[in-house]
Amino acid sequence: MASPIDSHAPYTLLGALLSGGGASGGGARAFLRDYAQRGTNAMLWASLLAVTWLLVLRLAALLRLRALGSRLPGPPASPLLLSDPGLAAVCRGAGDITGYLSKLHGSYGPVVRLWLGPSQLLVSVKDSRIIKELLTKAEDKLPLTGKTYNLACGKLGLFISSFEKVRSRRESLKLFLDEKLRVGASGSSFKIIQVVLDRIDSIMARDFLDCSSFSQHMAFNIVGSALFGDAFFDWSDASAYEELMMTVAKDACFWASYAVPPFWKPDYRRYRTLCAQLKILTQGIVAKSRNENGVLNLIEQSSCQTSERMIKDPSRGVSLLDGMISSHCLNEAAERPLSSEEEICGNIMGLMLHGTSTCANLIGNILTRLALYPNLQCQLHSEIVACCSGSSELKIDDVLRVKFLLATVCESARLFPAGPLLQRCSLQQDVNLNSGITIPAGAILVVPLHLVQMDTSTWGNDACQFNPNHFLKKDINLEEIVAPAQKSSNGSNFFTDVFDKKESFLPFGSGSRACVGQRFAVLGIAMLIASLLCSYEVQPHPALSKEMESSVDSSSLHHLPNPKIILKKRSI
Ligand code: HEM
Repeated sequence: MASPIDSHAPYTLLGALLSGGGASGGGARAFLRDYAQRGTNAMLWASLLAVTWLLVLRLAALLRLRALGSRLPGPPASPLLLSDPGLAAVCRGAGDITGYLSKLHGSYGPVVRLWLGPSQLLVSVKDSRIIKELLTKAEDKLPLTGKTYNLACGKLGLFISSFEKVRSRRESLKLFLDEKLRVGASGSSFKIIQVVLDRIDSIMARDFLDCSSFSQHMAFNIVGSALFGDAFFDWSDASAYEELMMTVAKDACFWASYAVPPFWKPDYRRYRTLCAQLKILTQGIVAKSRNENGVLNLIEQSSCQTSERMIKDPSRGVSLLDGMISSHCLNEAAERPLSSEEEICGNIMGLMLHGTSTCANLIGNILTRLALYPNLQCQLHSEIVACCSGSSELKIDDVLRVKFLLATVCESARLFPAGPLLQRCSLQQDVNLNSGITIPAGAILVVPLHLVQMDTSTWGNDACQFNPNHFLKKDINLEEIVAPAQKSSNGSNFFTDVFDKKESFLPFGSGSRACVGQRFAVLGIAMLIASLLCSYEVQPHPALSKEMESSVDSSSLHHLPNPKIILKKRSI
């Protein structure tokens, strides 16, 4: 007869333990085996159900994407629902995506959808009013963008995909850059030029400069000196850092595009080593900047009050670290802990990468124009001298008075944005536009900048021509572009606006993820060009000037061979 224990034994662990050893020892072992088997089965079933559930969700999302996407105007998808055959051909031939999108917008209107694959939808928007709404409502960046920065810089609180995760860091940085411009730029611009020229002298041929390397040096120094303060100027690793950073930037997107990091590839492992070296160098300049700006103790105390005083009294050696930490304290001390060292370092690397490459592009465009058009240079020089006469060094207010210079910077940015497409997405929510259009969550949203910024209906028949007067006509508020938070010292409004073209001027993006460095970049670069023109004349290398004149038009400048320029000292 079965004992009371035996009757409980099956399938309960307690029963098995109570049954003990002896005659029932074999039974207990069998029970444990059985128990383990059942447990494993249960786990396998649970995993299977979870995977099935995830697949069902994924399939539902896919069907939803296809259903909503198909309602948008665009060319028919290929029969196998694979990528758009036209776009695939353009990409294979490394063709002109802007040209292809232009044709599609001509046929389908201001909003066009394209299938990049069964689960990848691209939506291109050309109408400036829809763009403004879209860039405000679609708050996230593409996951690939975030992945690219993560790969190159490690952990970051800027440039990553989710808006929620970058929001507070954006605010901190904005506060810091505004403060930096108010106090720092005037003093440092001459110094930047001197440092750059000294460095260039030592590494390049004496008689001419390579325009893009020169622009890169300038950009690197503007951004570096803003982030690290004076400690940056005598940093012995600066040249190595610049070179390494540009190498890392060049391949970041390629390696980030792998779904699984290709550890088995030696080139990838080499790339990771370069990223690690860049990080070590960044830590070096961060430490140097802290020591020399005398903020180490203040940071270690993490005192919000002290940091707040510092940002209000920036003469006390402000660097990005102070700014980030102090404004971070101001904004969200109650909510979150301070940024980790790793994140501060990642943010700084991200800013150096982004700021240097974008500013270099813009400076290079301006210098090319100066070299090509002596009249432009003459007019700029005389306006700068007239507005700044009497003062030994330039101030932000002086530069704000040189309208033609600001217009030249903006016009260069309009014609040659840093990239052809502005990219966004909304990861979780559909984007419902006022016009009734719904763009499904997860779609890749792009704005083809050339089409918007060279649209003749907005910019006039000479939209493709370089003409700073585009920004001096009374239909664009230049002041809002360069100094939204700042009126001139006499309180006047330089650029009266009747109809604002700002919505069609997007080199710095717009809306929730707009460039935080817009004002800093425009004013910083204007200061730099003004300082340069005060002391030097920019001339094209004689051997190249003919070739360049014949090949330059606005739409082809990006394909120009890198022009060689000469800086000739002005006789005062
Ligand atoms: C000519 C120079 C520059 C250009 C053309 C430029 C362009 C851009 C563009 C197109 C975006 C994306 C905007 C969007 O999605 O709507 C962006 C974002 C950003 N830029 Fe710039 N930028 C420049 C310089 C700078 C500088 C000097 C800094 C700071 C030192 C900076 C900091 C940022 C930040 C923090 C973001 C946003 C990151 C985020 O939301 O995650 N930029 N920039």
